[in-house]
Amino acid sequence: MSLDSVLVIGGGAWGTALAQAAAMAGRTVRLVVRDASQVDEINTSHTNQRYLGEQILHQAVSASMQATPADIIILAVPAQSSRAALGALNPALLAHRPVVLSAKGLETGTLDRQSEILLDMAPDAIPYVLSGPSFAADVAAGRPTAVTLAGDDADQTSALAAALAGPSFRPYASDDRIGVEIAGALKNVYALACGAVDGAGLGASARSALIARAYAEMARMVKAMGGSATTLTGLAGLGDLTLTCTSVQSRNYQFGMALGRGQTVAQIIASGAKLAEGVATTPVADALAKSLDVDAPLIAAMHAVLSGDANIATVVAGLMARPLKRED
Ligand SMILES: NC(=O)C1=CN([C@@H]2O[C@H](COP(=O)(O)OP(=O)(O)OC[C@H]3O[C@@H](n4cnc5c(N)ncnc54)[C@H](OP(=O)(O)O)[C@@H]3O)[C@@H](O)[C@H]2O)C=CC1
Ligand SMILES: O=C(CO)COP(=O)(O)O
Repeated sequence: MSLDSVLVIGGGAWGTALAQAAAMAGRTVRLVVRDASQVDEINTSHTNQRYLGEQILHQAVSASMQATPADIIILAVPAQSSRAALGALNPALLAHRPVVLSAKGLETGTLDRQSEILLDMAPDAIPYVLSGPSFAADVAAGRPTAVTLAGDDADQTSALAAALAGPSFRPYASDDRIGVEIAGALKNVYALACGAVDGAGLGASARSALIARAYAEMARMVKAMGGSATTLTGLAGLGDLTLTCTSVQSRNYQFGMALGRGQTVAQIIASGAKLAEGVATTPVADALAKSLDVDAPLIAAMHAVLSGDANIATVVAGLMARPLKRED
């Protein structure tokens, strides 16, 4: 199967960065955006100022408002918009095509992972999940980045990874779609929590304890959902967890910091906060944990803070007062 052309759905920070990475890998890329002036800007100035500032985009990236046939489809809209974005596409574009899912989140209401949404909307599509420590600005600027690309067929996944790999973008192939998706979604919940710990001034020791216990919790969730805990030792797990839990560049971490400083969710959103996927994913993750009978006190605590049922001090006191146990 030819893997020359790429269609990226979603001209935000991540869609544009992935378009840039694919172009640097030698692919011809069409970026589908919703705004005519954004089409003009990308095609004439080769920038996407709103999402990537002054970053110059590769000549092989062009934009349009219409989706056109391509060998590889990359979906790069927020997790809660994936179903609508897929629904707006001609199903023939997706049938028997590799569709790379790059959103990191679980769907409100259905509790679906991104690949479950895809298979619901386009049962003939071939799902792949891309995740890992990768800020859009870094990828677009050509700074070295490594990610995980998970798919069901090992040979086809390796071929797709090779088609997307460039001098500064290195996808590692995996066969654990579930583990990669859960890791990508949950790290945003923990990034909110780490931001909150830092915003509340609880100290670097608390934040590191949180990251370590988050890793253990994430492993329980991945295993309960049928993924492999080993996946978490890699880029999509440890790599992205540490990146987003320790970097002010992360929008989820920033949102958490504002919570830790005492702002409410409504106040943070009203102040113009950027997309923080963990806010929508946290209640979904809590519901999933409860339905699977997984012990997930950190997700539950974050849910309580986001819903306004508890403040940071109360949930931290509750976590510290849990019965002592052996480390697992
Ligand atoms: N930014 C990053 O560093 C990374 C982001 N991700 C993930 O990528 C996903 C997208 O994030 P990101 O690009 O940063 O978000 P942004 O907020 O930067 O951009 C979102 C984009 O999605 C578009 N969009 C929203 N709804 C729809 C829809 N229904 N149909 C078509 N397009 C739509 C928006 O269009 P419009 O501009 O017209 O509103 C916008 O272009 C998230 O799940 C995030 O976790 C993953 C790794 C890195
Ligand atoms: O997923 C990301 C980096 O890997 C981006 O994180 P934020 O969405 O928190 O900015």
